[in-house]
Amino acid sequence: MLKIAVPNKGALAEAAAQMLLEAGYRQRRNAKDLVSIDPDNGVEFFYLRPRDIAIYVGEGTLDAGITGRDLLMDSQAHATENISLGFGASTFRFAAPIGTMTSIDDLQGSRIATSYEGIVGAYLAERGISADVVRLDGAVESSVRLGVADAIADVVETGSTLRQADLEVFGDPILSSEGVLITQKDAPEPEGFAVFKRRIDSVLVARTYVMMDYDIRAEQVERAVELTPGIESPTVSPLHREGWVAVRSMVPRETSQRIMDSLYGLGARGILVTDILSCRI
Ligand SMILES: Nc1ncnc2c1ncn2[C@@H]1O[C@H](COP(=O)(O)OP(=O)(O)OP(=O)(O)O)[C@@H](O)[C@H]1O
Ligand SMILES: O=P(O)(O)OC[C@H]1O[C@H](OP(=O)(O)OP(=O)(O)O)[C@H](O)[C@@H]1O
Ligand SMILES: [Mg+2]
Repeated sequence: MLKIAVPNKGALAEAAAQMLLEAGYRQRRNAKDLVSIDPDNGVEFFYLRPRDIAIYVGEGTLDAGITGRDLLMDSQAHATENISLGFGASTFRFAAPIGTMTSIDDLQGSRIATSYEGIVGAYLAERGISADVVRLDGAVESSVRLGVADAIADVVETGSTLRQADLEVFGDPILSSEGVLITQKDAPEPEGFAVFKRRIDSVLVARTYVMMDYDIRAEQVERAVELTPGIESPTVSPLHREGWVAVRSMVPRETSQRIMDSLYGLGARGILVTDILSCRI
């Protein structure tokens, strides 16, 4: 049975479970469950701390897992990113009290608090900056005010925690993170993983695209399908009304309203957009 690690709590847990549900997998009923088995699909899910997931996958005790790119990098585990999952986006940045630091050179000789020692250590070493890295478990933003650090390196999503602590970011972002599906590095693909990956890919496509249907005069169809080329090729069918055709095509959700405006301008009518529940491309 394919063994998959899923975040048990934290910022990635809910979105990961939702994605697995949409991919047709049974998920745990109780937030305290450690394991759940989906015998019909041949998958066993292990609910683990997201920080630990890369370790299990890197060791090969679990076949694949969902975690954050930052946590994967920090772990230095023998695991690799397979697909970006489009949720749990964040940046990882240095921050210091407002007006005190403007570039990473200001970190020379300072104390930097973080929960991500691996990332920060590697980043500083690459740039020849020597600083004391103070490892904290969380609420890192309070460390400067409380006197154990001069700067921090932490996950920033909205920036509201930094503002609360009178800190500001400086320097380039250390990295951009999001939820990722990981597998063991340099290892053969686990049995059954291809189907699992295809299902996750399908959820991403179903979320990114919508189905668009419209009617248009035959002489305008070439211009219309330039706006809606689809993934393979749009379906064009004859209509009972002479001189008109019906077109069906997948379009990116994000630009669908603009595409509808342009199609309407070309004379298309009966333009309908529907969600894609599931797919295999
Ligand atoms: N607002 C956020 N706060 C923390 N982590 C976030 C946020 N948005 C996305 N993430 C991502 O979630 C992962 C961290 O999850 P994790 O469960 O370890 O921390 P958490 O959500 O802070 O939970 P906890 O504080 O309970 O440990 C990282 O990959 C991080 O980039
Ligand atoms: O930019 P923001 O939207 O404010 O989000 C980022 C903050 O949220 C997380 O903390 P969390 O609430 O998980 O607490 P923790 O530090 O104890 O993990 C993270 O560690 C940052 O502190
Ligand atoms: Mg946290």
